[in-house]
Amino acid sequence: MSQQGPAFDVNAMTLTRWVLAQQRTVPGATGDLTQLLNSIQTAVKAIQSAVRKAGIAKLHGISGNTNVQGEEVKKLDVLSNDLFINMLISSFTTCMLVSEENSTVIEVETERRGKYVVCFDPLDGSSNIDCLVSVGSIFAIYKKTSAGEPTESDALRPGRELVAAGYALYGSATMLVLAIGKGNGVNGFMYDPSIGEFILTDPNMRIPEKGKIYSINEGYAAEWASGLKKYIEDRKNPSSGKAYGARYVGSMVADVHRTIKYGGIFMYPATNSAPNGKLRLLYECNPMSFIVTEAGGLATNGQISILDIQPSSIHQRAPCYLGSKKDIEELMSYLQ
Ligand SMILES: O=P(O)(O)OC[C@H]1O[C@](O)(COP(=O)(O)O)[C@@H](O)[C@@H]1O
Ligand SMILES: [Mg+2]
Ligand SMILES: [Mg+2]
Repeated sequence: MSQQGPAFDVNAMTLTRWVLAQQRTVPGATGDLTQLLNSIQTAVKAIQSAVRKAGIAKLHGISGNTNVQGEEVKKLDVLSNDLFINMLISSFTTCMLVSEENSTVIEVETERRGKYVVCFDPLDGSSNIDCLVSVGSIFAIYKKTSAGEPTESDALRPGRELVAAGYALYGSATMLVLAIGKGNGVNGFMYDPSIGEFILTDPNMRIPEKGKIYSINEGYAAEWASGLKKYIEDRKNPSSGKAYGARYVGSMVADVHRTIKYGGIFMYPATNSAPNGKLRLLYECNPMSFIVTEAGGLATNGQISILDIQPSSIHQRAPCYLGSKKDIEELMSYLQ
């Protein structure tokens, strides 16, 4: 019997290899984006490892608390944020960061500056951690185009200007989904813990043109606009055909990933008491809308494409409806 353990296909398309191959197709590319994506990959690997151990850490009373040695143990969202910031700064490719966890922008010191601006949600769906439901990380990458010192306005850009966007889903497996540039599609890489590498498992991901699932927190239905109420009512009681299924994880990354894989529609709408909904434009709505659009779907705030919104503040919120092209078009006919 072989003593070598599980075989590794030497030609497997790892994420590192794939990103490098993409870089080689761009004449004059410096390798900075490759470096930046590698640093995010490292952060994601470290976060997935921490997420997988969180339950056991809790058993021993060491999550977000003090461990058996009496040392402070960071909560997962704090740890994830620290990992993202540290990896991004030490990649020497970024000049400004926007994190859900930091009230102001993070300016990278001059010596370690590069040309990219990264907006991120280091741990999305964090309220789901304690019950072991999927969580994720989301990131959006812009190239600084203005001259001079980086300022907040370098991050206040419409999603259309994104250079790349991606998310990591810490689900029953860990998956990293990436869209680089416009018209280049979306690719998914699954983490193989036995070799510590992401492998291309979902090349050229395409969202079905129409789905059979709607995803929304129906607990707030009383606060919805009448058009949205009617839209959901009609999905449950269609004049012809089968009713839609309802699915809502409550972690945006998981809900959007399912929507891309199976088709359908994900919504975090405006409500009477929250006219801009809940989700954040810069590091939740924009990157997810960029990816869904690159996969052939659509994303809207109910009026215009999410990707056309001109942001005015780094933590601003936007109503968010995204998914299969035909489902979004149908929804729009109810919202007009
Ligand atoms: O509980 P609600 O109101 O349905 O909100 C769920 C939404 O909130 C979020 O958890 C917000 O993300 P954070 O955990 O990063 O704050 C989304 O992932 C999810 O779509
Ligand atoms: Mg979030
Ligand atoms: Mg978060």
